[in-house]
Amino acid sequence: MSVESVVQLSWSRPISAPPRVDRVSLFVLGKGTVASSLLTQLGDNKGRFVERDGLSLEVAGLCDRQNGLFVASPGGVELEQWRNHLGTAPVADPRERRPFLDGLTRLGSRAAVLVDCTAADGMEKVYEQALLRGIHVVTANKKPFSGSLPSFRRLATTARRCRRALRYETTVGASLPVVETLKDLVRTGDRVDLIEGSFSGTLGFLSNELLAGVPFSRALNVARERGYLEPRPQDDLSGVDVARKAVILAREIGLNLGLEDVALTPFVPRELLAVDSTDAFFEAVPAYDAEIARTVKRAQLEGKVLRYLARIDPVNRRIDVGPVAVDVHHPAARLRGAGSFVAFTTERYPEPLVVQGAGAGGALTAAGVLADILAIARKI
Ligand SMILES: NC(=O)C1=CN([C@@H]2O[C@H](COP(=O)(O)OP(=O)(O)OC[C@H]3O[C@@H](n4cnc5c(N)ncnc54)[C@H](O)[C@@H]3O)[C@@H](O)[C@H]2O)C=CC1
Ligand SMILES: N[C@@H](CC=O)C(=O)O
Repeated sequence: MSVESVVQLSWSRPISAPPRVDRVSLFVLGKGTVASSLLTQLGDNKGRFVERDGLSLEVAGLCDRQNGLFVASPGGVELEQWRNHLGTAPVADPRERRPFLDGLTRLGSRAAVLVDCTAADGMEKVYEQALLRGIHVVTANKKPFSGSLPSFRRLATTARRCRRALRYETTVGASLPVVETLKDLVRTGDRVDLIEGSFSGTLGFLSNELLAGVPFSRALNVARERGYLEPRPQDDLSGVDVARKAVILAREIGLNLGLEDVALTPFVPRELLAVDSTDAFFEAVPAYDAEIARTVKRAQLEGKVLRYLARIDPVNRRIDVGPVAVDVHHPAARLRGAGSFVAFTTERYPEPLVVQGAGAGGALTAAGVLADILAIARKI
C-alpha cells in the first residue's frame, strides 16, 4: 500500500464519531494537605482529561482516619461537596479496607487505582490486597518503601506478578521526577556511583529562613501553613523523613538497606525531639530558637551555609543524613525557598544528572500523584 493511500484512508474516517471515554475509578485515602489538593485538581481538570486523553477520572471511594464513603454510580463522589459527604459518611475502621477494594473491583471500570495520601503505618498490606484484586496503586506515603525490607520486596514482586502498577514518584522530592529518573538509569543498565542532595523541602526552607535571621519557631509555623511538614513534624526535624527518602533511593539501586542502617544526625537538638505530642512539640520549639540560630550563625561566620544533606554511597553501602556547613559554591548553597535537589553520579553521568526544584507542598505533591494516576490511566 502506498503512503498516499494510507493518508487517504485515515482522512476518509468519519470525523464525527464520538471519542471513546474510559472510566477510571479512584479510591483516595486521606483528606489532608495532599489529598485535598488532589481532589481539587481532579475537579478542576475534569474536562481536560476527557478532551485530551479520553479519560474520566472518578473518585468512587474516599476514606480518612475515621469515615469512609463509597459511591458506585457513574460520576462517583461529587467533588465540589466531598468534605460534606465524607464528614457525614459512616465510620470505617482504617485498618479494614477490604469492602472498599471489593467494591472498586466490581465497578467494571477500565482501571481502578488506590491512591494513598496518608502517612499511615502498615499500608503495604492494604496495597497487596489491592494489587491482588487487580487494582493499581499510587502513593505519596514513604513508609511502605522504607520500612521492612522483606515487605517492600514482596510488594514489588506482587505488583510485577499481578501486572499492576505501583507508583510512588512523590515519595522523594514531591513532584520532582526523581524516582522514575533513577529507575530509568537502573533499567537501562547505568551504574550508579553516588546519590546525594538536599531531599527535604521543609529543612531547605527552614535553613533559608534561619539564614535570613527569622527565628526558628516562626519559620516552622510558616512551613506548617504552607503544607511542607509531615503529619508528624518531628519526622522532618529528626531527619527521619530524609532518611526514608534515602532508603527508598538506595533500594532502587539494589542496596538491601533500611532505616536502621542510616547514619543520622537530627536537624534540631535531640531533647526537643523527645517531645511526643504534636501540640506540645510546637509549644516547646521557641525555647530552642536561640540555640538553633547560634548554629546557623557559626557556619555563616566561617563563610559557609548550613544545609541538611543526604549521601548514598553504594560502593561502601553507606547512607549519611545530617546537617553540613557547605561552601557558598556548593549546589545546595544556591537553593531557595523549599528548593531540593538530587544529584546522580553514574557511569554515563560522571558530571552528575541533577533534578532540582521545590520539594514540598500540597499542590505540587498532588500534581505528582495525579501525574502517576494519569501515567497508569493512559496505558489502559
Ligand atoms: N506535604 C508534602 O509536601 C508532601 C507529602 N508527602 C506525603 O504525603 C502524605 C500525606 O501528607 P499530607 O497530606 O501533607 O499530610 P496530612 O497530615 O495533611 O494528611 C494526612 C491524612 O491522612 C489521614 N489518615 C491517616 N491515617 C489514615 C488511615 N489509616 N486511613 C485513611 N486516612 C488516614 C489523616 O486523616 C489526614 O487526612 C504523607 O505520607 C507525606 O509524607 C509526600 C511528598 C510531599
Ligand atoms: N515534609 C517533606 C514533604 C515531602 O516529602 C519535605 O519537606 O520534604
